[in-house]
Amino acid sequence: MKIGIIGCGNMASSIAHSIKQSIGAQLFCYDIDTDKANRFSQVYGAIRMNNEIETVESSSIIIIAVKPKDIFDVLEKIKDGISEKIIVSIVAGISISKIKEVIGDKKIVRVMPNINISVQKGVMGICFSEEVTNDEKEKIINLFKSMGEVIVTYEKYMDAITAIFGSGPAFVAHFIESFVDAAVKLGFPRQESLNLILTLFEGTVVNMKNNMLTTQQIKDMVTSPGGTTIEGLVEFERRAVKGAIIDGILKAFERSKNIL
Ligand SMILES: NC(=O)C1=CN([C@@H]2O[C@H](COP(=O)(O)OP(=O)(O)OC[C@H]3O[C@@H](n4cnc5c(N)ncnc54)[C@H](O)[C@@H]3O)[C@@H](O)[C@H]2O)C=CC1
Ligand SMILES: O=C(O)[C@@H]1CCC=N1
Repeated sequence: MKIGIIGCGNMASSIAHSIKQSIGAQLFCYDIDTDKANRFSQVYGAIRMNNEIETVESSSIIIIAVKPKDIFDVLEKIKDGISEKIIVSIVAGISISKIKEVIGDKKIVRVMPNINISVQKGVMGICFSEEVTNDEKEKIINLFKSMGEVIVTYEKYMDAITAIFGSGPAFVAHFIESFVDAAVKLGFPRQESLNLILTLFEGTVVNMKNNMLTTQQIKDMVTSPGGTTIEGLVEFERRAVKGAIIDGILKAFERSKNIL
């Protein structure tokens, strides 16, 4: 499989790392920033191309991994070389119909991954334009399945997937950070606390998954009547922590709907 990547930033690196670990496809890459392209090429064994159109010509699947403000420049440059090739956009908030306005009725796939694909633990939404055949859909789904869990969905759900799963790792990191700050406030060193708190999060997740526990069951098992945990939970409720988290995710959702 020949995969071209346009834009060699954070997400492209996560994708390339995962592809290298799992399926070992031949990679071609281009970035407007030559230093970034060179580094990417060295780290992931990708062949560096001189421009966007060369990248398209060398590949059968082309992943566009630039920021939303840059995608239309890229599409303008590649539109005449696409033909029957598959364009995969991971760009947040840019719909298939917006992409078609520039390149026409081509085979287009929208994927909303998250950075956890670099450790094969991504959760990603995928939707297709009607030009993509069933065989091609299967090929793309299998490619991304090697990076984590795939939700094949309708495009109308992509903004929600962006807010929950695309942005999710940053939100989770923010919660982890609040635990670490609390540990530091209580006199523990930051690095050691971070490692232990990562085990706390991981342990809770593995416990819930292995024993099929709900969040309520975990809370019931931990919260002794008149004990310490209920003091913390009551304070979280008083400060509407859950409401603030939901509102934060809804803000990300609104932004995904109106990114440009
Ligand atoms: N970072 C994340 O966690 C996620 C990001 N996304 C989406 O992925 C896309 C990329 O995000 P990041 O990797 O975080 O951004 P980034 O800023 O790390 O990478 C973007 C790269 O595109 C390059 N670039 C800009 N214009 C270009 C052009 N005309 N031709 C070639 N390269 C060009 C930049 O030099 C840069 O290296 C964004 O559209 C974002 O919405 C989607 C899911 C998660
Ligand atoms: O913050 C962003 O816009 C991108 C999309 C999802 C994660 N990062």
